[in-house]
Amino acid sequence: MKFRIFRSAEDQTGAGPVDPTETPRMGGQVLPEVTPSKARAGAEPRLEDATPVSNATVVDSPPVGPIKIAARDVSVFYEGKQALYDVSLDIPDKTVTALIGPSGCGKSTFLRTMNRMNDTIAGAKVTGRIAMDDEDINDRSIDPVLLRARVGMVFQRPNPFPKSIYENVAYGPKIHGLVSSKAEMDDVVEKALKRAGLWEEVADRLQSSAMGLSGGQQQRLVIARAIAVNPEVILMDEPCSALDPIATARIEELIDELRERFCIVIVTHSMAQAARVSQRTAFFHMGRLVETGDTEDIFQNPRERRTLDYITGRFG
Ligand SMILES: Nc1ncnc2c1ncn2[C@@H]1O[C@H](COP(=O)(O)OP(=O)(O)OP(=O)(O)O)[C@@H](O)[C@H]1O
Repeated sequence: MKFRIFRSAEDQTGAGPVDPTETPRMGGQVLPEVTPSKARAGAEPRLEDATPVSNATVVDSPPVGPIKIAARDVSVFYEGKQALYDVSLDIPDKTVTALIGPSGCGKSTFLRTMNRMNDTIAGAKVTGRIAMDDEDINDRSIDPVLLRARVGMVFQRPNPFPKSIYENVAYGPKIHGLVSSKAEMDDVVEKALKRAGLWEEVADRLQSSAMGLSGGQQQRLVIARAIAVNPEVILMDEPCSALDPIATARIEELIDELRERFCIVIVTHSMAQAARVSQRTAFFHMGRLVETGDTEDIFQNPRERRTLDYITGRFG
């Protein structure tokens, strides 16, 4: 029996659009139908076939190409309660890595370790090592404000400043002293809006309030704001969950374009979205990284039983 990942119960409630006629894509390519194991293609999936999960640190199926972020034995505690356990994960550059897993498994917590956003949560403690280009981001010499410009973040709900469209994009380059003239700023704003696929829609109203844009436009504006400071990494925490299917499709196209220039890590509840936009996938469960690998492999041939259960909608 064959089944498709985007039929999972996850997608009935998740952020991604569920279209029964939709064909899953990955990086513009059509994904074949999902089978629980290549070896068992055409046979009934048997959960007993999947390997049981050990509690050992997982760094498997290493990515090809340069690693942008290397996490080693990362644990996170909130008020002493452990939320993330010894996560080790290599995140390649110029690639979209999807973090998937059931609610509360630690996806957002792990995402926040990569730009030290957990530092802003009272009572949160991070242990282990996270290196970006071999540099420990938790080292005392690293300024978290500068780090967050290098590692931008896009949240679930679009959060533009209550200022003009122009000012939203110009804000970062201004506070980081990246431009020296008005003409240069105009150029930075235009380029960022173009890269975020928003320029055509707002070119004639740059001085209008960002709050007047639609939800999807606001999310692209927030992406433009992140891009304007020349980040190396863009973290996205369920960026489409507040958007309708058309706006979601637009953001997914944008993510596919942006990966040529940036390292992108996206948290998503939608299996279809993970399959469409990512090349690498990491599956988390109860604070642990269970399995990681190429997206196609994770969805077609998961090695761990819990991964299989999750991507086939047996739990979520
Ligand atoms: N600011 C916080 N203070 C205390 N506990 C937190 C905080 N943020 C997260 N947690 C706890 O850490 C665990 C992991 O939460 P996290 O939000 O990272 O999971 P998630 O997989 O992103 O969930 P969801 O998919 O529902 O967003 C949960 O038990 C959650 O309650």
